[in-house]
Amino acid sequence: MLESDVSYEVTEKILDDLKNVLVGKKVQRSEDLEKLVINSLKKSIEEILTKNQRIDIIEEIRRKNKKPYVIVFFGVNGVGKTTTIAKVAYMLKKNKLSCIISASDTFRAAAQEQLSYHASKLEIPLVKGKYGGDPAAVAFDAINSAKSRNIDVVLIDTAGRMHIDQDLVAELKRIVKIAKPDLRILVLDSLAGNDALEQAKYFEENVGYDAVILTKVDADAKGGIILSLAYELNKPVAYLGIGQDYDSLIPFDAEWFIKRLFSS
Ligand SMILES: Nc1nc2c(ncn2[C@@H]2O[C@H](COP(=O)(O)OP(=O)(O)OP(=O)(O)O)[C@@H](O)[C@H]2O)c(=O)[nH]1
Repeated sequence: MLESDVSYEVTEKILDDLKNVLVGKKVQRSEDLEKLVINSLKKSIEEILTKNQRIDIIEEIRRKNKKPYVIVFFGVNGVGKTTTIAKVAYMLKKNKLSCIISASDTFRAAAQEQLSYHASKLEIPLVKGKYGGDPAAVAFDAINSAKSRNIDVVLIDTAGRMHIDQDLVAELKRIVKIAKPDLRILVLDSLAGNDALEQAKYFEENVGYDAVILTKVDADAKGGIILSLAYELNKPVAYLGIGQDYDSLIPFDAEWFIKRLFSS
């Protein structure tokens, strides 16, 4: 488990559960013991994963019925925020919800170009900011534009923050204060291992978020971070990024995850 990036705390909890199941049990054959152990492990993991409510973005938008519904995405550099926003925009479009993207990453010039590329490919409007400009002002403009054009959802991209960068974190807080998002999504890279858990703790203490999207799960990571997020931070993983295409964003599914965790 530790090799699959499951944190020490979670591993300990799962082993405690296992001890409780095994103590005092008489088992006839070794296969029975193996089955007992695996079933106990699976049950503990399932309990951890189902503790938090699932978040389905489409359902949330329809349930809240507020126009525009505002979603802000943040995370450290290179975790896949921009790509994830394009995937979410695609998912919204497929579900007949219109959206506009706010390119509030005014820190990295290429980020605006990257979003322009996706926005034109997906035929979605984009509000750009000047390089070095005020990212909160860009978000504000995008929200106003959505209001005047009757657009359902605003997706706000933000500059990648090294979580130790206080200036960028203060700027992110300002974006959140001004945009008043309905949903705050932290994007984490599954390849970052336990570093991702540190990022998750830092963003929770400094900004706060409602759900996580975990990217690059198609690379070899087992995604043990999902358990740590659920157990230590009470945060649901809403979606997994499993590739670079627009349709490679899948809702998180506990059963799928357990199968993957036990697949080697
Ligand atoms: N294999 C794989 N690659 C991904 C996934 N999501 C994103 N990527 C890749 O990860 C790299 C970084 O993605 P970006 O979307 O640019 O990341 P970002 O967080 O916006 O980066 P910054 O703006 O620099 O903070 C790109 O090469 C993406 O194609 C995924 O789910 N699977």
